Amino acid sequence: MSLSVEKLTCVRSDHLVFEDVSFDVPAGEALWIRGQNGAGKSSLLRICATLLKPVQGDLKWQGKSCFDDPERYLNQLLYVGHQDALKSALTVAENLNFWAEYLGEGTIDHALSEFELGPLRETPTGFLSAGQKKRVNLARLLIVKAPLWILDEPFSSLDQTYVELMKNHMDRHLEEGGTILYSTHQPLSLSVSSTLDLDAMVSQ
Ligand SMILES: Nc1ncnc2c1ncn2[C@@H]1O[C@H](COP(=O)(O)OP(=O)(O)OP(=O)(O)O)[C@@H](O)[C@H]1O
Repeated sequence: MSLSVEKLTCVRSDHLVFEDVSFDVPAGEALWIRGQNGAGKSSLLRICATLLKPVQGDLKWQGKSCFDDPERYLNQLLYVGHQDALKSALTVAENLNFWAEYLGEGTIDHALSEFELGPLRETPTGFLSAGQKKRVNLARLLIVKAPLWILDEPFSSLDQTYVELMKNHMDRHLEEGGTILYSTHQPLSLSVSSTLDLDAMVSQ
């Protein structure tokens, strides 16, 4: 369950964001993508989720190009970005049930309980605070059970208790053989994590 990135180059609106970025993330390991504002962390994560095309380079899952068979690859990942994947008029339970039926397995009860969302289960997500919305978005990870987690600032809006809780879920995912790519401005240590510093690859 390994992800390999080979010589990726990203251009946005004629601006070279980074070039020749390569890395491997084996099963059971995480890669922390760090860098200053505008370094290209979100762009790199969006490329890895096939939401953005690189101008050059390849992305391989289990040794095969993700661009050759995108459907196979997309079944293996869940991307949690800055924007909510929630319908604001639907309740927390209705939103999570959608994900359970669309891509998940089993019920939503475990995810609700792990992210302490039980008391909010019948609340429309439009009424939630930023941190509560974030917890609903992250709870999808426990419902979909994809081996590859792509997380753009998973700790933003969370208070320290939930930062710890999320970190524990990430560590557990790695122990179970999962793979994680994540960005954060908050220094923290996962059990098995290496670092890619995009500042070294930014075009000034
Ligand atoms: N939709 C877009 N169209 C054009 N340029 C964009 C777009 N989104 C981002 N960019 C540019 O691409 C560069 C990298 O942006 P990106 O969001 O990937 O950085 P980042 O490292 O995630 O930043 P931050 O830490 O602020 O979240 C920036 O110069 C930004 O202005």
